[in-house]
Amino acid sequence: MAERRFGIGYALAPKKQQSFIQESLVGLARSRGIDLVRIDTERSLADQGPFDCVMHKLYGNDWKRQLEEFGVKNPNAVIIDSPEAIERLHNRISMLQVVSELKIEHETDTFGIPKQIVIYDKETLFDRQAWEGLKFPVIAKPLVADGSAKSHKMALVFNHDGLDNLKPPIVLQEFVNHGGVIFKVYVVGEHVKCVKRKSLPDVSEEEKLGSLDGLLSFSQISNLANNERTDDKYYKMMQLDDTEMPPQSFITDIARGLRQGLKLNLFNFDVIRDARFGNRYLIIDINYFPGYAKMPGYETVLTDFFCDIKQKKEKDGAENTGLDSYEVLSCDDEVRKIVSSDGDDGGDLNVEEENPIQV
Ligand SMILES: O=P(O)(O)O[C@@H]1[C@@H](OP(=O)(O)O)[C@H](OP(=O)(O)O)[C@H](O)[C@H](OP(=O)(O)O)[C@H]1OP(=O)(O)O
Ligand SMILES: Nc1ncnc2c1ncn2[C@@H]1O[C@H](COP(=O)(O)OP(=O)(O)O)[C@@H](O)[C@H]1O
Ligand SMILES: [Mg+2]
Ligand SMILES: [Mg+2]
Repeated sequence: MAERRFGIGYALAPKKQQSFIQESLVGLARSRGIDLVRIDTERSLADQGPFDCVMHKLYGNDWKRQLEEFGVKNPNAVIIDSPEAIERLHNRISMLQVVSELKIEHETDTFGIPKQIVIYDKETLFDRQAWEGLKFPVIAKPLVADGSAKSHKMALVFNHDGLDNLKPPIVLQEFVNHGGVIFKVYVVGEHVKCVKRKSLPDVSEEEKLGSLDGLLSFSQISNLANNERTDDKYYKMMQLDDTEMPPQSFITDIARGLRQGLKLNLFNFDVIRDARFGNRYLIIDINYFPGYAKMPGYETVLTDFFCDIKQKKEKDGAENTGLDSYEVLSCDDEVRKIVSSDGDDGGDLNVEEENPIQV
């Protein structure tokens, strides 16, 4: 009997499609029984398919409605992930709330989020009371994190003079010196991978006092142009090679906790190590369906994940339990933990020793 294929429809913006849907991924998935099929976003989703699974990164009410309609028409299809769960990441306050709810103990290391306040209007921006407990320098981030260029525009603010240029609603977050290196933790279902990237450099005591403009604007610092990031000298200068990785088990526990709390399968989070302590980690950002193609071996990780879904669906089918309509792939189903084809249970953190950036 011919092997049953598993069809995954993907609905992505053109830029995302270009970076994510590479032949190396499509080919590997195909060799393992998974067909990746483009969803035509100009046509109704419900009229396309059949798909066993849909993965997506699109915004707006129309798309939400289309997913609902598709779910009703295809009750056995798996949708990765639910728009409601994704929306939680579109606000920089609700995004990090889940971190504060995590209960994870570790012998030597602790984690949390930086001190932050949300400012909705100019008046509150200059109200000293609202600032209680928060000290300069701070990073001003747009409250909304909806993937627009605007939502990535940030400013490092050194003193009160720098506040004039800010446009609420914003989040003001304590700037924490962290050695200029950020850890990006990619989560793909049960699979977790941590890599190092360039971040904002530390701010010295002199800079804190002497900044003339009071404000420094920037955007997507960890996502600089190719040539800047592939330059050997640049890495040496940034001491990325020398930077110690966070403990694997610690990061994996946080990743699992976030996956469960957020009810999401495809996301990454940015972590910095507080230079004041050395064993305190701060989560500063969580992104839905990030640039996985920059993760080394992304084809294998993603294909393993697709196979996890396929196997889970087949198992559920065999047990005749049925899948809930409009199902979000369960995040806490440890009993069903699937062993991937290379014998690795996929749950361990793969820490890259080398800086793995590849664009
Ligand atoms: O474009 P890429 O591949 O750099 O991916 C972006 C991510 O970069 P990263 O994987 O962390 O290096 C990026 O992460 P950062 O903002 O750099 O932390 C976002 O996830 C971005 O999505 P959005 O604009 O927030 O919707 C991601 O952009 P989209 O591709 O989803 O538009
Ligand atoms: N609290 C912070 N302390 C120090 N640096 C930070 C802090 N928050 C953000 N950064 C720096 O700013 C960059 C962008 O901030 P982030 O919240 O990740 O926004 P984006 O969603 O645009 O990636 C981070 O990658 C990091 O380099
Ligand atoms: Mg970020
Ligand atoms: Mg982000």
